[in-house]
Amino acid sequence: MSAYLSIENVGISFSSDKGTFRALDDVVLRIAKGEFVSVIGHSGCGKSTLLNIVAGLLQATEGGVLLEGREVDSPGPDRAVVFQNHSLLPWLTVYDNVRMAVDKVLSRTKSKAERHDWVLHNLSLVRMDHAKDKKPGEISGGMKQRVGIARALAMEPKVLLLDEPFGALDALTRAHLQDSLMEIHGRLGNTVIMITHDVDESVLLSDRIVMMTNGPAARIGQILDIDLPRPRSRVDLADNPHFNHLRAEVLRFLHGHAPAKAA
Ligand SMILES: Nc1ncnc2c1ncn2[C@@H]1O[C@H](COP(=O)(O)OP(=O)(O)OP(=O)(O)O)[C@@H](O)[C@H]1O
Repeated sequence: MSAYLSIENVGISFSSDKGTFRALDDVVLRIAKGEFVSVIGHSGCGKSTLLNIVAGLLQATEGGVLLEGREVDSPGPDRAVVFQNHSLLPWLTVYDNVRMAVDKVLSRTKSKAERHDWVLHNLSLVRMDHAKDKKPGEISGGMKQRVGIARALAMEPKVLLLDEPFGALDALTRAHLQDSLMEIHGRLGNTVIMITHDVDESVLLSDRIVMMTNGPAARIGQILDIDLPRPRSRVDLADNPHFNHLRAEVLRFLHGHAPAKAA
């Protein structure tokens, strides 16, 4: 069976006046439909670079990415990206931020009334329908991130690409959004690649954790299967020995690949 999303022997080098920097080398990853994959690794190892190649925002120097057998060579609505720093348009309301994306992607397949309902539905998925008329400047960071996720989900992407989506949030908001994302993934079965620095987050949410070696020329060092049954509860998992074993595996990998200066 061929993979839904294949990252095939991806390497990338950046050229500058100081020379060539080899960021990624021979990255191979095949992801099934509906799978939730996290990518973890030390700062600067190339996680965002990898996500940007899948998003079509960067071109691999070697190898490539296939989605349902078709090569990805530019950004497209089949791959929605949510960045750490929400990218809402400040002059539009919450509703209009989502509506704009929906109009762009779904105007051929949904009527005006259907698009309206669809925006409200997606805002309710992240529990933001009550704030639909607010501007980004009037809501908290966590709420903005929710709207960013609603906007991505509303585009019905084949793949959701999350680049440290909760990185800038306080611990409680973060936990809350992780639970929402887990519930949405459980309900909709999205295919997700999420970059994170948070070991607990990666174990809680993922089907597999991809652990990257340090750059230059970073590669996949190890892939860990997270075979914890779903639905998962953070409270129940807190003293689950298998959860703690998986968590320790990731910590061991990261410790074993500590950047030279920090070791
Ligand atoms: N356009 C570019 N030109 C030159 N070097 C780049 C470019 N983009 C990224 N790099 C380098 O490639 C490496 C990987 O960067 P990347 O942002 O992908 O790392 P990361 O793992 O996402 O880091 P972090 O966890 O800190 O966000 C870094 O050494 C970075 O300096």
